Amino acid sequence: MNMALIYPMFQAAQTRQVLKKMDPNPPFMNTYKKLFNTQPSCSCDLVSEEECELPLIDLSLLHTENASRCKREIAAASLNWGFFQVVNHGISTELLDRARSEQVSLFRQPFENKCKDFSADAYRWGAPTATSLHQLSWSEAYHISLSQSHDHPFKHNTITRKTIEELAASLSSLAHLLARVLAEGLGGDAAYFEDNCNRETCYLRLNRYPPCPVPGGLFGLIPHTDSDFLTILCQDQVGGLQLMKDGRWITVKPNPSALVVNIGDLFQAWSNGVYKSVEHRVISNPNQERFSVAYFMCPSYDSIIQSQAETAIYRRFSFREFRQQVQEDVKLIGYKVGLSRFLV
Ligand SMILES: O=C(O)CCC(=O)C(=O)O
Ligand SMILES: [Fe+2]
Repeated sequence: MNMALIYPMFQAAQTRQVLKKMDPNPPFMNTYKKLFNTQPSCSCDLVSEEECELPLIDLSLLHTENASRCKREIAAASLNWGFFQVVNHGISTELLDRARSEQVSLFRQPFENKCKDFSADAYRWGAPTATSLHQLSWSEAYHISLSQSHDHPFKHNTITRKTIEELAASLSSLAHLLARVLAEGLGGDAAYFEDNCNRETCYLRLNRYPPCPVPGGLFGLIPHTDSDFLTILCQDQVGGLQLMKDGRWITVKPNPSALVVNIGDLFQAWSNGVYKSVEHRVISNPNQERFSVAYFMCPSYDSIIQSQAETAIYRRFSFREFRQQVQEDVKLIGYKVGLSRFLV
């Protein structure tokens, strides 16, 4: 006998259960119940006074007589802001749109399906070690190693390896182009990046920031610097990315035709502090979900990061050492200390 025909209440409960099963959102509220009960709202200061447009670099100028000016602008933005945006970057809109729509379907699946890929190397959400609301990131992500030896992380999913590979290949060319320009700007050895970073050593991260119902909001991603040479970010229209400039948080105005580039810790060390790895964060949105894709240009674990300057600020270290130190700090003290651990 169909109980739902007789008992409307039973039907409502069944419907609720089915809806819950189809819910794409991670169970933030339930999992962090204790934190929400003890802290009525986040003490994190989410306010940013200003919205800014990042320095905008037109990369098509690299093929004109204005190439040197364009290169100088890239170096200047990396020194003054640690962030800039690029247009005419050579990555087709068709590819970016396709990747976005596959990313959206991937994340729109029921949470239960995404959990099948749950591991530090694939699907992740929230913050496993959060003991306070300001350590919680209201987001979920697929972290994808581009090494061929890794299993495809989407065993249970719809996004195609083809799209991931195409996107990674295009972003890799762009990252190498930018790294060359930045190395030349310092009079450094541009071949270093060809020798140490290849597509096997880099990562892609697909991010989704679900709408956040917590009054006053939370971090979508807690403040951090990136542990790589440089990051290329493709964000949607929703906005929420903020960066630290002159001691204040500034909101980055989304630009649909631009990709955002930021300097990571390794470039700061390699450039002896000339290019800045700037703290950034994402602020949750109460009503809209947000998507972004980040490409992290990393070297192989054995690569040595060392500045060519006469008086180096940082001691030489391998990427393996850097990562291990970051992981150890996060585990033992709850946050990343980063480059200051490697000062001479
Ligand atoms: O989603 C964003 O805007 C920023 C992502 C980010 O900072 C990261 O993945 O490291
Ligand atoms: Fe980041």
